[in-house]
Amino acid sequence: MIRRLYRLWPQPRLLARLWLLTALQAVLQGALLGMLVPILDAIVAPEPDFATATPWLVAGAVAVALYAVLSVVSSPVGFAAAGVLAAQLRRRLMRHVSTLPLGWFTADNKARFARVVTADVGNAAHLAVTIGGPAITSTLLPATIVAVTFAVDWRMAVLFCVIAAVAYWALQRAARISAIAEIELEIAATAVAGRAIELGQAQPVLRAAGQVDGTPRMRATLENHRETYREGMRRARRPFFVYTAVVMAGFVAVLSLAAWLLLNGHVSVAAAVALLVLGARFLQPLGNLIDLIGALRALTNQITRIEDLLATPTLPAPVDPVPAIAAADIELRDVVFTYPGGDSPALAGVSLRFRAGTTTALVGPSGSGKTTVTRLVARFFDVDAGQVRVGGVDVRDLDPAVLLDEIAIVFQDVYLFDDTIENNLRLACPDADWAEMEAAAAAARLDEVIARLPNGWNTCVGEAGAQLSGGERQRVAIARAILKKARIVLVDEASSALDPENEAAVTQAIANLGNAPDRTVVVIAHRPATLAAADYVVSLNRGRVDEIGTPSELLATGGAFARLSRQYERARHWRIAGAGR
Ligand SMILES: Nc1ncnc2c1ncn2[C@@H]1O[C@H](COP(=O)(O)OP(=O)(O)OP(=O)(O)O)[C@@H](O)[C@H]1O
Repeated sequence: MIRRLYRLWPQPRLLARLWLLTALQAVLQGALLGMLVPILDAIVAPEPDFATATPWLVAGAVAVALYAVLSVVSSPVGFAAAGVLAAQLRRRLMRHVSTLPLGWFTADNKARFARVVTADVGNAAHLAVTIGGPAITSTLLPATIVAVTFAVDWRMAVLFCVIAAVAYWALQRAARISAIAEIELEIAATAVAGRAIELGQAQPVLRAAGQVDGTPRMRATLENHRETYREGMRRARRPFFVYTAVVMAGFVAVLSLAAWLLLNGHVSVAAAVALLVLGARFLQPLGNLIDLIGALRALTNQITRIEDLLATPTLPAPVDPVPAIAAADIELRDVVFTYPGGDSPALAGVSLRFRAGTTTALVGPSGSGKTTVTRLVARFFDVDAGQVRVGGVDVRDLDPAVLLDEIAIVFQDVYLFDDTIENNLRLACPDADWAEMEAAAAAARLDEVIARLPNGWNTCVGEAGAQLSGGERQRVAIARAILKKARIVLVDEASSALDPENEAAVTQAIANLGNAPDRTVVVIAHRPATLAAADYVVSLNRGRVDEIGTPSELLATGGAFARLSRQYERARHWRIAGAGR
C-alpha cells in the first residue's frame, strides 16, 4: 500500500516526511512504556530506590520532550499535506485525461472521471494523511510493546503474539468483506453520477415528457444504490463484532495471566502493574485497527480507481513523429472501423479523398458513418484496418500536436465557456490582434450577432453559451476555426431547424470557410444550400461509399444524392407553403 501511494504521487516526499514523523512517535511511545518497568520496579518496592529510577526518569523526560516536539512539527505538515497532495494528483489526472482519445469521453466515463478527480482524489489524499499516521501507530506501537514485554515476562509477550495473530485473522476477514462492499457501493455511486449527468442534459426532453422525477432507469439506479448500501452495511456488521470480541477476549486473557503470574510468584507487584499497563496499551491500538481497516480498504479501492484511470491507454504515440504536413489533403484508404464495444463496423472499407482547397459535403442516412469519418480524420479513434492520411502522412505517424493544430471542429452542439464572446474566440488564437479577430467574426457572420449584443465583444455568453442560439454558437465555432487558420475544418452542420436568417448566415459562413485556397472543409450537410455550394458530395450508406461526385454530376445520375435533393426540395416547398398559410 505504501509503495502504491508512493508511486501515485509525483512528489511524494511530503508524504514520506509525515509518515517518518509518525513512525518515530509510535516507537517513542512504545519505548516510554518500556521505561515504566524499571521505574516501577525501583519505586514500588518496600524500600524505594530513587537512585536506580533517576536515569530512567531522565530518559523518560527526554523522550516525552522529543515526542512533544515531533507532535508540534508533524501537525502543520499534516494539515498542509492533504491539500497539496490532492492538488498534485488532480493535476496529474487532468494531464493524463487530456491525452486520451476524444472517443473515450462517453457519459459514463465522464461521470467516472468526475468522481475520481473529486471524491477519490480528495478522500485518498485526506486518508493518506490522516489514517497513515494512526495505521503506522497501530502496528508499530504494539510491535514495540511486544519487544519490550519480552524483557519483562516472556509468557505475557507470547500471549500478546497469540492475540495479535488471532486479531490479524479476524481483521483480514473484516477487510475483505468491507472491500467488496465498498467496490459495489462505488459502482452504484458512479452509476448515480452518470444518470445525474444524463438528468441534467436531458432536462428539456424530460420536462416535455412530464418526467420530473427522471426516467425509470434513473429511479432504478437510485434504488440500486440504496439497496447496495444497506446490504453492504449488513454484511460488514458480523466480522466487525467478531473482531471486537477477539480484542475483548484478549483483555480478559491478559488480566488472567497477570493475576496468575503474580499469585504464583513469577513476577513482582510492580512488574504485574507494568504488564497490565503494557497490555492495555498493546490492546488499545489493536482495537482501533477495526475502525482503520474500513478506511484503509476504502483508500486501497480509491487508489485502484485512480491507478485504473491513469492506466487508460492513450492513443499510441508515433516513435518518430512527422513534424509537419505540406498540404491539407485527407485520404481514407480501405478504412474499417468498429466502435469499442460495437458489434458491427461503422465503416466497412471506405476509400475517399478530400483534396486541399475543396469543400466536400458528406450525406447519407442516419447511422451511415458520416460522423465516424470526421472522428477518424481528427483521430478520436484509430482505425482497425486501412489508413487515414493527412497531407500524405498516416495520422498515426503525425505529431499529435500538429494534427490538433491543423484541425478545427465545428460540432452540431457547440460548447462555449461562460465568458465573453471575445475570450471564447481568443481560445483559438490567444495572440490574435483586433484586425484578425474582426476579420474572422465577419467571415463567420458573427459580426452582426456581436453588433446586436448589449456589450458587443464583452457580452458574457452564459453557461455553455446559453445566451446564444444554436446557429449563433456555430458561427462562433466557425470564427474560431478561421482565427486559428486551421487548414482542415470538420463541420457537423446543425440538423435542427434554424430561423431563416441564422440558416442563411451559417450556410454563408461555411461557404466562406471554403474560400481559403489551402483549406479542406468536410461538412456533414443537412441543408440544400450547403450541398449546392459544395465542390464535391460523398454519399455514404451503411458504412460504405455509395456515390462520389460534384453536386451536378450526382444529380444527373439520379442516385441516392438526387433522391435526397428532391426530398430537401419538397420539404422546402412545404415550409414555404406552411409559412404562407
Ligand atoms: N460512440 C459510439 N459507440 C458505438 N457505436 C457508435 C458510436 N457512435 C456511432 N456508433 C455507430 O456507428 C454507426 C455510424 O454512426 P455515425 O454516427 O458515424 O453515423 P451518422 O451517419 O453520422 O449518423 P447521424 O446522421 O445520425 O449522426 C452507427 O451504427 C452508430 O450506431
